[in-house]
Amino acid sequence: MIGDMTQLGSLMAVVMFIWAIFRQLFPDEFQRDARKYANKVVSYIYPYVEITFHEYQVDIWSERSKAFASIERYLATHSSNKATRLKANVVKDCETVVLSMDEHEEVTDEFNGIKIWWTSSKKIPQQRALFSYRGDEETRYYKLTCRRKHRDIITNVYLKHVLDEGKAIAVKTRQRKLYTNNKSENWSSFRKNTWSHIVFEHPSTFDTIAMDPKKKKEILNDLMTFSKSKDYYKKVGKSWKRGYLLHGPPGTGKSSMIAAMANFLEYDIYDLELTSVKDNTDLRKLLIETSSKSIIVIEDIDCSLDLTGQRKEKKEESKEDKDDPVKKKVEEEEGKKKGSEVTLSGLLNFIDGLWSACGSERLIVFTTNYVEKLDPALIRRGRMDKHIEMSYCCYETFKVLAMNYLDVESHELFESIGRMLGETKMTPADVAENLMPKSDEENAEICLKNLIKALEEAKEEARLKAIEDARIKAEEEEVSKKKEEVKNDEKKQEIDEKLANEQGNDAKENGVN
Ligand SMILES: Nc1ncnc2c1ncn2[C@@H]1O[C@H](COP(=O)(O)OP(=O)(O)OP(=O)(O)O)[C@@H](O)[C@H]1O
Ligand SMILES: [Mg+2]
Repeated sequence: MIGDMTQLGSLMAVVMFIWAIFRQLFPDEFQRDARKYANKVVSYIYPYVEITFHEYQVDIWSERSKAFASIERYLATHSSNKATRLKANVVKDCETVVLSMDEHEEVTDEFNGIKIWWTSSKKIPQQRALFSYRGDEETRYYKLTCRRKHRDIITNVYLKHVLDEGKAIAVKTRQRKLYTNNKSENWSSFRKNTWSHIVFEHPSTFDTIAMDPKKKKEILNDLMTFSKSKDYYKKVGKSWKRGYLLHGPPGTGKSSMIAAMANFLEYDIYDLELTSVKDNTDLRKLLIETSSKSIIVIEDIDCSLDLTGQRKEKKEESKEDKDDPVKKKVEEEEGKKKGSEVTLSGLLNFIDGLWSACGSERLIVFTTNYVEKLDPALIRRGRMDKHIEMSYCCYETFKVLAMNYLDVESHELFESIGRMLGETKMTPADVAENLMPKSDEENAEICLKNLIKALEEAKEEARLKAIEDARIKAEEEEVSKKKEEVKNDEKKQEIDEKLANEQGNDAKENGVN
C-alpha cells in the first residue's frame, strides 16, 4: 500500500503542477468544467475508495461522533500490536490503560480476506464553524482506505462489524454509572441535564445476597436468559425489556438485590425519583434519555405518588363544587404538596407504552414494602413480569450471611439459630448487623452468641407485643360489644315507644267509637 501510495503521490504532484499553470491561463467557467473531468479521470485511475470519519460533527452542539469513538476503540484493540506509536488513555479510576493509535499512524486490518488500511490524522479547521462550541481546535479523523471493488462489502458489512465491536468494547471497559433525575424545574433547554450521575461502585453481588438458593438460581437464570434474548424478543414482537417487582419488609435486601443485578449484567442504574418529575411529559423525556443496558429503578413505588386511587373513576363534580373557592384553594394546596402531576396512566405508558420501546435491553424494577397497596394494573404480568418476595431471614439465608460476615460454614450453634429463626421474624439486615464483629476481640462464636441473644430478645419482644395486641383487641371488642348493646337498647326503646304510641292511638280511636 505504501509503495502504491508513493507512485500515486508523484502522479498527483504532476497533476497539481499542471493544474496550477492551467488556473493562470483559463477563465473560471472553463476551470470548473475541467475540474469535473479531472476528478473523473483521477477516480478512474485511483483504484481505492476512501472514507473519512471525523471526531466532531459540524453542528451547534459539536458532539463527539459515536462512530469515531467506536472506531477508536476497535482500532485500539486491533491496532495496538501493529501500530508503533500509541496513545495511552487511563480509564476506570486509573485501573485500566487503553491504548489507541497515535496521529499519522497507519494500520491494516483484514476482513473476510479483504485488506483495509486505517490512518489517523488531524486537521486544523480553516474557518470556524458558525455557533460551534469547539472553536478553532484541531480535530482528529480516521480514514479508511480499501480497493474500489470491495466498496459494497466494506460499507455494508465491515463497517457494521467495526461499529458493533467498538460498542461491545465500550460496554466492557466503561465505568458503570448510577443516575438520578434532576428536578423538572431545574432542567435547562440548552444542556441535557435531566439526569445526574456518579460512578456506580456497589459491592453487592449474587454471592453476597442471602436468600433461598433455589430462588436465587431462578433469578440468575431469568436475568441470563433475558440478556441473551435479543432475537427472541424481536421474533415475538416485544420490546427487549423486563419488569421486576421486589417486595418485602424493610431490610430484606431489595436495594441490595438491584445492585447485584446491575453488577451481574454490567448495566447502569437509573434511580428515578417520581416526586421530582413534574408531569407525564417530563416522565417521557426522562425515559428517552436513558440508555440501553440499564436498570430503571423506582424505589418504594407505593410512597412515590398517590398511584393507588387515580385509576378509579373520579366522582362527577357538581358545578357548585367546581366554583367553590374554598375547595379550589384546598385542591391547589394539595397539588403543591404533591409536587408532581404524574398519573398512574402516565407511569403505565412509561413502562410499556409506545415510547418505552425507544431503548432496548432494559430492566424496570419497582420496590415496595406493601405490595397489596399497589394498583393491580401496575404490577400485572407483562408490566412487572417477575415478582420476587424478599422475606425475613430463614436458615438458608442465615448460612449465606454467616459465610459472608464470619467465614463460617458450619458451627454447633447453627442448629439452635435455625430453630430460633423459625420462631422469630428477623430481617437479614438485623441478622447481618448482629453477625458483624464490633471489635478485634469478637470472634465468630461471640458473634453467633450475640445473634442468639438478639433472637431471644426479639422473641420476647414479639411475645410481649402479641400479649399487648391481644389486650388491645379484647378492649376494642369489649367497646364495640358495649356499643352494640347500647344500639340494641336504643332500638328496643324506639320500638317500645312506637308500640306504646300505636296502642295509645288505638285506645283513642276505640274511645271515640
Ligand atoms: N438478603 C440480604 N442479603 C444480604 N444482605 C442483606 C440482605 N438483606 C439485607 N441485607 C443487608 O442489610 C442492609 C439493608 O438492606 P437493603 O437496603 O437492601 O434492604 P431493603 O429491602 O432495600 O430495605 P428498604 O425496604 O428499607 O429499602 C444492606 O446493606 C445489606 O448489607
Ligand atoms: Mg431499599
